[in-house]
Amino acid sequence: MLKAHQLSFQFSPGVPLLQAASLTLSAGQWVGISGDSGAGKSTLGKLLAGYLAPQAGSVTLDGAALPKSGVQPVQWLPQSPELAVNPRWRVAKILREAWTPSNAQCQAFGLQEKWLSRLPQSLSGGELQRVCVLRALAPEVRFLVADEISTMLDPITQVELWQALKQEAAQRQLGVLVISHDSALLERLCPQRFHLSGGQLTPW
Ligand SMILES: Nc1ncnc2c1ncn2[C@@H]1O[C@H](COP(=O)(O)OP(=O)(O)OP(=O)(O)O)[C@@H](O)[C@H]1O
Repeated sequence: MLKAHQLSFQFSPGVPLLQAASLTLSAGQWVGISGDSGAGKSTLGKLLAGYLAPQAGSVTLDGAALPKSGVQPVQWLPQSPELAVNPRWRVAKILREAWTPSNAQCQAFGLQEKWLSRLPQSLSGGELQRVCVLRALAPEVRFLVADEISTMLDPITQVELWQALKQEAAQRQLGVLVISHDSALLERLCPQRFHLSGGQLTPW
C-alpha cells in the first residue's frame, strides 16, 4: 500500500501548497486527482514518487520509506515525455532502459518496430508518450502516477493507451493515480476521486 500521511509542502516560505494532505493507494486501485492549474497536483505526484521530499508528513510503501536506489516501485509519468528521455539515445535503448517489454506488450501500447532505431525527437509527442509509459512498467514497479499523460493524444490513441494500461494494471495489480483536468476521463477510469484545492484533498 502506498500511503501519503499528512503531507505538507511549499516551494516558497509562507506559501503553503499542500497542507496535511493524506491519500492511500492500494494494489490494483485507480484513484483520480483533479484541481485547478497550480493547485499542486504534479507536486503531490512527485512527492508520492520520491522526486520531492515533504517538509512534514511522510510517504511510505508498505510502511517503509521509498527505496533510494534501484528501480523505483512508484513511477511518475509526466505530461511531456520529451523532457524525460535522453535525446541522444535511440528509442530502443530508451524503451529498454530498465527492462525489456514483450512483443505483445509493445503491440498493446501501439509501439511500431520502425520507431526503435530513431531518435526520440523524431517521434510525435503521443508516440513518445507511449514509449515512456511502457518503459515505466518494469516488473518491480507497483504504483504509477499518471500526470496528464494522455493530454497530447488524439481520442482514439487515448482510448488505446488507457485500455493497454488498464489491462497491464489488472494483470499485475498495479495501483494507479491519475492526475487530470478532464473530469469525464477521471470518472471513467477512477472509482475514487479527489479534488485538490487549498492544499487539501476533497472526495468527489
Ligand atoms: N520547482 C519549483 N519551484 C518553485 N515553484 C514551483 C516549482 N514547481 C512548481 N512550482 C509552483 O507550485 C505550484 C504548483 O505546481 P504544480 O505543477 O504542482 O501544479 P499543478 O496543479 O500540477 O498545475 P497544472 O494543472 O497547471 O499542471 C505552481 O504555482 C508552480 O508555479
